[in-house]
Amino acid sequence: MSQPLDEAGRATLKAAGWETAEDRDAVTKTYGFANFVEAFGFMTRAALWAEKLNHHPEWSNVYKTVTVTLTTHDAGGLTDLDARLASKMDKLAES
Ligand SMILES: C[C@H](O)[C@H](O)[C@H]1CNC2=NC(N)=NC(=O)C2=N1
Repeated sequence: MSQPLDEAGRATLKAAGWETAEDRDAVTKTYGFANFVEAFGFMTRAALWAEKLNHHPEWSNVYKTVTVTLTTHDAGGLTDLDARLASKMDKLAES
């Protein structure tokens, strides 16, 4: 069961470069990669983690960028699951 994300969790996301959506309780980040293969490789690895967490991103890919929005649809807003997936994605994008 997911828990609503507390202020500390929200601050951590902000510090990591995740921006708050204007129209709903969600966060967004655009990752830049060296090329399309790197971008798609990131998406492939992130997709496996999303399945493992049973928590899935809203995302799009244009050439070498990937834009990700995270929110918990079942909860109608940000939860600890979004924080976990965000942290995992940030690590995957670095490696
Ligand atoms: C039944 C299943 O657990 C739910 O539909 C999961 C799947 N992945 C999900 N992903 C996201 N981002 N939000 C959800 O509420 C959600 N719910």
